[in-house]
Amino acid sequence: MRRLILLRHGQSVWNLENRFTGWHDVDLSDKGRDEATAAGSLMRDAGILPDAVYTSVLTRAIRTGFMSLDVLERLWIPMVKDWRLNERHYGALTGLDKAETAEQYGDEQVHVWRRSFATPPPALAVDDERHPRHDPRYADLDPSRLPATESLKDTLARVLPYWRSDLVPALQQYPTLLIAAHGNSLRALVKHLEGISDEAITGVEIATGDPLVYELDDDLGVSRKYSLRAPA
Ligand SMILES: O=C(O)[C@@H](CO)OP(=O)(O)O
Repeated sequence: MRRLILLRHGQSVWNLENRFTGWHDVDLSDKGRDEATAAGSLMRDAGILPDAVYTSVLTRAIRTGFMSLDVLERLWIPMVKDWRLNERHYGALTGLDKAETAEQYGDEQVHVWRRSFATPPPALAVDDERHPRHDPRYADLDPSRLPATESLKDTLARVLPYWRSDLVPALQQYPTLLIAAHGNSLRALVKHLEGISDEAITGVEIATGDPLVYELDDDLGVSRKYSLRAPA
């Protein structure tokens, strides 16, 4: 049996401040750090010990993976960081207050931007300092691959090739694989793993700091799924 643990990072400072975050690199809040440590304790108590961790290139996910492994005394396992596990890019909404934006554009429009499958938020201009072309961590990437905004569908379109090219081989190598990532990059993975429809995925939420365990058969089909914070 293979095991995949999906872990959304603990609360970030911008989650706390209710701001659209996306690819902005904000760190964990104090509560988020506690959640990351608690996630490690949940894995330890369940006897579920990751053999490798894959994460994004954003501090809140990297630190969540690191802090949970620290509890497990497994800081020594391989850690792979890849931009394709980043949060969905929030485009021109990045940094805005979610409640103020809802006042300005209406709850319905903001809900479409946040949770519709295929409608992306307004895009960033290339010369906007928030555009990833200005961020040195993406300097080695072909600029045409860098998003100026993303819907969940766009996020899936970068997560899925990475699943096939890197995560599936990693699962074949490591019996228990931890993915420490983000609400929407994980929703994209969950959609694929569970075969959730474009409509139904709009209602799926992933809690911060709650390790979701997927037991996978040899063909990587899901045989069982459970949350470590609230086991069924
Ligand atoms: O701001 C974000 O990047 C995400 C996750 O925190 O928010 P949302 O709930 O709108 O997907």
